[in-house]
Amino acid sequence: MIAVQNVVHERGETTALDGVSLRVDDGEFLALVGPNGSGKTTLVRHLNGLLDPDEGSVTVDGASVPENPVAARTSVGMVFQNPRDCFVAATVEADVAFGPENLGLDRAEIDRRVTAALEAVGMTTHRQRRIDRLSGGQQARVAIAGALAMEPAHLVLDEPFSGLDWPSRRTVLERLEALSADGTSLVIVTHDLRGLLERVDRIVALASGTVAFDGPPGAVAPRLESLGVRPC
Ligand SMILES: Nc1ncnc2c1ncn2[C@@H]1O[C@H](COP(=O)(O)OP(=O)(O)OP(=O)(O)O)[C@@H](O)[C@H]1O
Repeated sequence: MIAVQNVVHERGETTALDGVSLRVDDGEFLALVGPNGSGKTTLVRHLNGLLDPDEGSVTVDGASVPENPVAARTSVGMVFQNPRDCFVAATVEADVAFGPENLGLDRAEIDRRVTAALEAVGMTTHRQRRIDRLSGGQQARVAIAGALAMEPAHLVLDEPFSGLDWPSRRTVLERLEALSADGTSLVIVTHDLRGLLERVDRIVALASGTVAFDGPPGAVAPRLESLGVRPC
C-alpha cells in the first residue's frame, strides 16, 4: 500500500503540494488528473523518493520513503514523462533487460520478462533495434516495457500515453488492467481519460496542489470539465 499523508512541498515560490493525502491499496488502479501545474508530477515523484516532502509523510508498504529511498525505487516502478532522458542502453532489448539484470535474475527469467514486456507494448518486432532510430511513440513504448519488466509491486506512469497510437494504447491498458487484477497497484497521471474511465477503480483530481476530487469514475464524469479534464 502507498500512503501519502498531509504532504506539503514548496517548489521555488510555489506551494506545489499543499497538504495532500492519498492512499493507494494493493491492486488498486488509480488515475491522477488535474490541470497543468496542479502538482501531479510533484506528487508522484514523492512515491519513490525522487522528492522529499517539506511536511507530512509518504510510506510504501509501511516503510517511510524518504528514509528508505532504495527500497522504494525497487517496489515502486516509474515511467517518466520524457522517456528519452531515461534510456540506459543502445538497443531495445538491452534497455528493457537492464532493470531485471540489476535485480540479479538468471538469464531465462530476464528473457521471459523482456519478451512479455515487449509483447505488452507491441514492440516484439523491434527487439533488436537501436533506440535512437525509433519514433517518439515507439520510444515511449520501450520506456513502459522497461518498467513492466521490473514487475514492481506498485507502478506509476506519468503521462504514459503521449505519442502512443490507439492500438498500442489499448494493448498497454489491457496489460495494466491484468497487472492490477494480479495485485499491482497502479497510478496513471494523465490528461486523457479515454479508455481509462471504464478500467480504473478511482480518479483523483488535483487543483492548485490540493485534492479536489477523490472517488469512483462514475462520480467524476459530470465534474470533469470543472476539474480541468477533457470530458470523454
Ligand atoms: N523544478 C521546479 N522548480 C520550481 N517550480 C517547479 C518545478 N517543477 C514544478 N514546479 C512548479 O510546481 C507546480 C506543480 O508542477 P507539476 O509539474 O507537479 O504539475 P503537473 O500537474 O504535473 O503539471 P503538467 O500537467 O503540466 O505536467 C507548478 O506551479 C510548477 O510551476
